[in-house]
Amino acid sequence: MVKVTVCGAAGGIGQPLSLLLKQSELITHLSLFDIVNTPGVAADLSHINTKSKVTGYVGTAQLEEAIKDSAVVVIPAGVPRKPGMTRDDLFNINGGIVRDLAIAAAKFSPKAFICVISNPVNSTVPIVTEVFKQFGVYDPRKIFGVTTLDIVRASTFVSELIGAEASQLQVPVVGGHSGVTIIPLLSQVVGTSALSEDQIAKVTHRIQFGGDEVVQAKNGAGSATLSMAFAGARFTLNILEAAIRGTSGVVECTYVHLDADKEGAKAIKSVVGDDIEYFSVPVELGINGVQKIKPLGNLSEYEQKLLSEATAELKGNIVKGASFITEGSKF
Ligand SMILES: NC(=O)c1ccc[n+]([C@@H]2O[C@H](COP(=O)([O-])OP(=O)(O)OC[C@H]3O[C@@H](n4cnc5c(N)ncnc54)[C@H](O)[C@@H]3O)[C@@H](O)[C@H]2O)c1
Ligand SMILES: O=C(O)C[C@H](O)C(=O)O
Repeated sequence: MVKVTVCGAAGGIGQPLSLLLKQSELITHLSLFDIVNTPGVAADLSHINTKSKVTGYVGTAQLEEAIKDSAVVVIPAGVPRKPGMTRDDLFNINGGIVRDLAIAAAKFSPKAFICVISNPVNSTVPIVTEVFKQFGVYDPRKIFGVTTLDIVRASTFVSELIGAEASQLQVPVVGGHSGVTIIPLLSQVVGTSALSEDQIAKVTHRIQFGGDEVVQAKNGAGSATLSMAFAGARFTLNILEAAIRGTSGVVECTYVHLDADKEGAKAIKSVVGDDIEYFSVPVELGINGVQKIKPLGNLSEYEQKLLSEATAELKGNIVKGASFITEGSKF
């Protein structure tokens, strides 16, 4: 049985993400959890003639049944931004939501891969880590911040500039998932050497603040949902591809605790500093999640500057998330 649970499944991301996951032959049970509307979403999706059984659960009383024995728990639950807000402004409300879902996952699905979409990702991932530590079930190879949308955006925006096929263009994006903590490594992309410094700076800024573009265009009706569902499905299916089907060489940039591969992390820390605990890095996925953290590769002078601008904010976000648990509730 391969059960995938989506927490926040009735939401703007949750519904299209569940639709995309329903198309996968790798999933046998799609479990949809939310505090509202999941019976309807589940009934609707269950009529699609693909492999997985679909079940819907609504409200905290049904969370155990929803989440137990999952291979993957995907978390797009929580509140999205409105114009003028930062992702960090969502911390108080989303931090509590992610904490409670992490507690349920630690109790009822301690071996699951946890894919965190809820913002602020830089802080919500440390929240999940600290909850799993308190329950004695922590495995850093299995907890991921989903930063795939940054990579998807980078491929789209850069391909528009250099005339490449967007779906084929791999652009590594490392660091975190908010503004200046998002670091696209454009110097590693074939075809970008023809771009001027100004073009590089402008497209870098567009990738870093791509989320704001959508928030402003939606004008109070939320943030990216459809592109995030696409990115979240790609990431979830890549995890399953490596873990269930045993496909080797699946690489994604994702935000992880660097303890997930201490050996691989040495090369990362030599570039970003010893005191950074979490970073979005190129990860080779395997049957246990993170198999190998790959090096960042060569950084241009401009990318070094972006890195130094990112680290202070990222460290603050990490401490804020971790201490929400370590200095807050004990379970
Ligand atoms: N990682 C990324 O790249 C990325 C991209 C886009 C959005 N996001 C984040 O994803 C989150 C969700 O965005 P959205 O647009 O889908 O929001 P939304 O409001 O449309 O949907 C969120 C859903 O979560 C549900 N929910 C609230 N509390 C819950 C709980 N305790 N348990 C289960 N479900 C709960 C709500 O009922 C709702 O259905 C936001 O925090 C947003 O910032 C992250
Ligand atoms: O911008 C947001 O708040 C949502 C998401 O993190 C995004 O990058 O689109």
